[in-house]
Amino acid sequence: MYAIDTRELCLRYRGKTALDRLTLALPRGGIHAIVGANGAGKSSLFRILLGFTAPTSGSARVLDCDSGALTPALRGRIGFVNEEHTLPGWMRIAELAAMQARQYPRWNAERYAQVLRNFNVQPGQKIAQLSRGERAGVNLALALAQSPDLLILDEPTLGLDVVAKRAFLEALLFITLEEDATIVYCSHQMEEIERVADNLVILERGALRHMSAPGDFCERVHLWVAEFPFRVPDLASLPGLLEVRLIDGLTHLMVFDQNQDQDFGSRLRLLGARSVHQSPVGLDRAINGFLARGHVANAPLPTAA
Ligand SMILES: Nc1ncnc2c1ncn2[C@@H]1O[C@H](COP(=O)(O)OP(=O)(O)OP(=O)(O)O)[C@@H](O)[C@H]1O
Repeated sequence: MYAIDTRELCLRYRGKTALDRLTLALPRGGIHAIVGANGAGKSSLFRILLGFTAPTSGSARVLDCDSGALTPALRGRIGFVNEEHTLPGWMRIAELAAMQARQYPRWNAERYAQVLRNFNVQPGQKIAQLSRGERAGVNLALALAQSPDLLILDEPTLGLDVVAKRAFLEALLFITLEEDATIVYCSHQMEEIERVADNLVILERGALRHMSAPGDFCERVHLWVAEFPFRVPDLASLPGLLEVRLIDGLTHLMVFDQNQDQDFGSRLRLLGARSVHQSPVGLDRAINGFLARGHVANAPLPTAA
């Protein structure tokens, strides 16, 4: 059984395509990171999965149920945290917990307290008195204590400072959830993705561009540094090219799937490079390079299924 299973999912808003035949199957368990440039369709996907929006066509199943037919019981098994962290300001933290405990049959009070220990908050404090980072922490504690089968975190650390971000991630990483609980984590912060993700999903213009373990993705992206003694030739037609930068007279080329042998280096030499060398790329640079490629007008995306 999949936590999330979409087939040919389309969402169009008055002529604008947010999701374009998205087929995405996320197995149960682990942390799946969804990344994509602004407008890639991440929030649209979550709106459909949570049953807030109906797809234009195609299907979306969540925990083996059509997302348009989620019962209150199933909804209770899905946790959702986004960047807004809206909570009733007049309520005290302890009152909020008591209210949630009545609503969620699998409420885990011990876990709620454990997550809150990462944040400097007192049970008697009113929500309105909390900082943004503390509210994010309370929101995370509420979602985790609900013992969700599926927890969707949509940019949960947006607008938080470094300290609050770290507290949030550590609270998430050090908590033990039920076996098979699935977390979907969406963020533009690549260093967060690097820390949390078991599985990396890249969306581009509403479609799936890549899915693999983050390390496997990284191994397919390489940086070639070439020295062209005369003019830098036209490099646009090189296979798998993601990004070209000129730094201190050297040409840095980030490429996808050109690491197997020295073919790419030979091509660079044929184009006039005096020296070439290759080095690995960190996950954040690799993802950013991959996403930037998709934004070159009309450029074909590298195939990376
Ligand atoms: N209510 C709406 N009406 C019209 N177009 C919309 C609406 N909501 C989203 N869109 C469009 O759908 C596309 C996908 O938007 P979505 O918010 O899902 O992207 P996203 O990946 O979550 O972006 P971000 O990273 O910026 O939050 C965008 O092109 C956006 O302009």
